[in-house]
Formats: sequence, structure tokens, C-alpha cells
Amino acid sequence: MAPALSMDSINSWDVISFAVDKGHGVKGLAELGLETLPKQYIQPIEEQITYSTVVNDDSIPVIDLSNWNDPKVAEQICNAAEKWGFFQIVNHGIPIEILENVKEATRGFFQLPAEEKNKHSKDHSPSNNVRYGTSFTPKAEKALEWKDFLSLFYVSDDEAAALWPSACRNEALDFMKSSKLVIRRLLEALMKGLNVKEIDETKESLLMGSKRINMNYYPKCPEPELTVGVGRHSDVSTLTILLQDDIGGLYVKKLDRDAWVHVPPIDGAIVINVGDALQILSNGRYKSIEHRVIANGRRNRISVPIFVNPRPNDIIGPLPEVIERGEKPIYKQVLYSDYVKHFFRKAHDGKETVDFAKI
Ligand SMILES: COc1cc(/C=C/C(=O)SCCNC(=O)CCNC(=O)[C@H](O)C(C)(C)COP(=O)(O)OP(=O)(O)OC[C@H]2O[C@@H](n3cnc4c(N)ncnc43)[C@H](O)[C@@H]2OP(=O)(O)O)ccc1O
Ligand SMILES: O=C(O)CCC(=O)C(=O)O
Ligand SMILES: [Fe+2]
Repeated sequence: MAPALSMDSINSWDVISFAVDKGHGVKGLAELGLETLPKQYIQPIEEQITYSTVVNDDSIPVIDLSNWNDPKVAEQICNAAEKWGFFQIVNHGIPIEILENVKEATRGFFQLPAEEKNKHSKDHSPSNNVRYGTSFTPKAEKALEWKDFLSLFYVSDDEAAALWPSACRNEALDFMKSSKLVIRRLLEALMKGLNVKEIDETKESLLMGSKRINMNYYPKCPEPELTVGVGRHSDVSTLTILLQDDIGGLYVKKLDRDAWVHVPPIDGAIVINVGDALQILSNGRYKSIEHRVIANGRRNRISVPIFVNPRPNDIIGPLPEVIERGEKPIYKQVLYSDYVKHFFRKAHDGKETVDFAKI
């Protein structure tokens, strides 16, 4: 490892140019052996994660999917989506080997030299569907986040073969394909809870018409308490299927309370969360909950979310089945790609994104 650098020497060269423009990311910064956190990563005090708001006496539900035919399973899914917006699933049918392989491939991609990874950055990638980056949206952020990512929007196997990095392409595709059935079943259960009897072609597009897989890398951080891995946000998906390694660090906000609950890693489990699109489609019944990730001072962490989304050209708004029951719509009809662009053009700001769709 390189000798530890002092804050004075790190401030003397351009952190943003090194981490963002040249593609070294926070992994590159971490490997310099910094003793202190570069000032660009120091979050305002209200965004730094303190343990005073963390509660240890509660946890998100863990739902066993071994017996799909038991109506209690669907009930548990709908209850968790209403009360927590987050739950973990076990016995979900995705082979453990596929999960292990995609975690290993994620580590493999981030081990590549910066020049190799940077071929997939916004400025160098031949396609908007493949993007390597760091933090969330550095141009719009006052303080950066301690995370590097690779984001892959699925169009077709042929496009993935041509454009996705070979270090993780097959493993990412295998994870996406093997999760299809469980995603469909979860959405079927959630739709039944809204009185939607059948997922026809239109609903299929709205609920799962497009998918994006992200590979997140959170390297060991000097002074982790001053920054965040990911700031407070809700996802813009319908559902997110998240695989995490055994390090931990994801926190979920309790509904309507200033209290945060840790999502403990469970071997073989997958974390599921409701995103803004499903909150809007369900007219607020299912909750897209704020969550965030701490930076870790001792170990590197990875996670691999699959964001299940409407298609970019879909119009999203409260479903007719929900409104026909007499509910007053609280969201208007919006073009989904406008919604996502709004999300990506600002820094993480908790639950503010959904205001874009409020009546
Ligand atoms: C990265 O850290 C994250 C990510 C997240 C993500 C949570 C999610 O829920 S992702 C699911 C998003 N939904 C979809 O991808 C499906 C629908 N897709 C679309 O509507 C479009 O493909 C599009 C994403 C809107 C892009 O459309 P396009 O016409 O190509 O528009 P652009 O002008 O290229 O992009 C608009 C704007 O967004 C920025 N951006 C685009 N993709 C990404 C990306 N994968 N990661 C980061 N930023 C992205 C792009 O730079 C543009 O901004 P400018 O400032 O350059 O104008 C949760 C938490 C995280 O920490
Ligand atoms: O790393 C995690 O556990 C969560 C990441 C996350 O919230 C996201 O990528 O949207
Ligand atoms: Fe998220």
C-alpha cells in the first residue's frame, strides 16, 4: 500500500479531477492511504450519520417464500410494503451460486485499472446505457458520497454482449434473469392487494418494463463518520431487488419517524424495497422509503441492486383500480423518463423527488 498522505498534501492537488474525471473514484483515493477525509467529501453536519437516531429494538420483516401458495405470504408482502416499504426475502429460488458469482464479478470489475473502468464513464462510454461513475451526481452535489458505481441499463442480450464490461457482464445477466420469477410473483402479490386482478401488457410495462442493474463499491474510508456511502434517498423504481455482502451499513427510515433501522446482512437473503414509481401507482399505499448507507472505516463493501422500472416512455400515475375504489388521486400523470431525469439532476435529498409527481 502507498504511504499515508496528510490532508495538506491531498488538498494540494485536485481531488475531483483524480476521482471523478480521471476515473480513479473513491477506490483510488482510498488506495492512496489517506489519513484524513478530503474536504470535498465532508457532508453537512445534518447529513452525517449519528447513532442517536438509530433504533435497535425493531427490524424490517424477513419473509420466507418457500410456500407461495400460502395466502399468508402475499399478506406479509403487502403489509411490509405498506408499513416499512422494505423487507428481506429468503428461500426465494435464486440459486446461491448466482448470487456469489455476481458479488465476485463486482469485486473483479472494481479491481480493474482506473483507465479500464473509465472507458465506461459518462464522457467515454459509447452508450448512455453503460455508465461507470463515483458519488451520485458530482456536478450537482455540494459534498460527494464515498461510493463508486457501474450502472447497466438492460436493452437486449446482444447489446449487453457488445457494450457491458466483460469482467461482470455474464454474472450481471444471470442475476437479472434468475430474479425474473420472484420479481413477477412479488408484483402479482402487491397488485392483488390493490384489487388489480391481472398483470396485462400495459401493467407489465408499467411495473417491470425496464431494468437497470447497479454495482456499488464502497471502499474503506478515512474518517467515515464525516461522510456517507449513499445519502438519504428513495429509489425511483417500482421495486428494487438488492443483494448486499456481509459487511452491513444500509439503514432504512421508519415510516413517519426520525428513526433509522439497520438492514442486517443475512446469508442468501435479498432485500426488497418499494420505489417511487410503485408509491405513485398505488396512490401512496405502498411506501418508497428513505434509506442511506454509512461509510466504513475498516472494510470495503459491495452491493448489487436491480432496479425494476416502468419503461422510459410510460406515463405513471395512480392506477385506475385504486381510483375506482373512490380514493382521491394524490399524484398526477407524469412521463417516467422526466421523473428519472429530475432524480438524476439533483443531489440526493431524501423524499423530495416524489414531490415532482404530487398534485
Ligand atoms: C448512481 O447512484 C445511485 C443510483 C440510484 C438509482 C436508483 C434507481 O431507482 S435507478 C432506476 C432508474 N430508472 C431507469 O433507469 C429506467 C428508465 N430510464 C430512463 O428513463 C432513461 O434511461 C434515463 C435514466 C432518464 C436516461 O435517459 P436519457 O435520455 O439517456 O437522459 P440523459 O440526458 O442521458 O440523462 C439524464 C440525466 O441523468 C443522468 N444519468 C443518467 N443515467 C444515470 C445513471 N445510471 N447514474 C447516474 N446518473 C445518470 C445523466 O447524467 C443526466 O444528467 P445531466 O446532468 O448530465 O443532464 C439510487 C442511488 C444511487 O446512489
Ligand atoms: O448499498 C446499499 O445497500 C444500498 C444502495 C442503494 O440504496 C442504491 O443503490 O439505490
Ligand atoms: Fe437506494
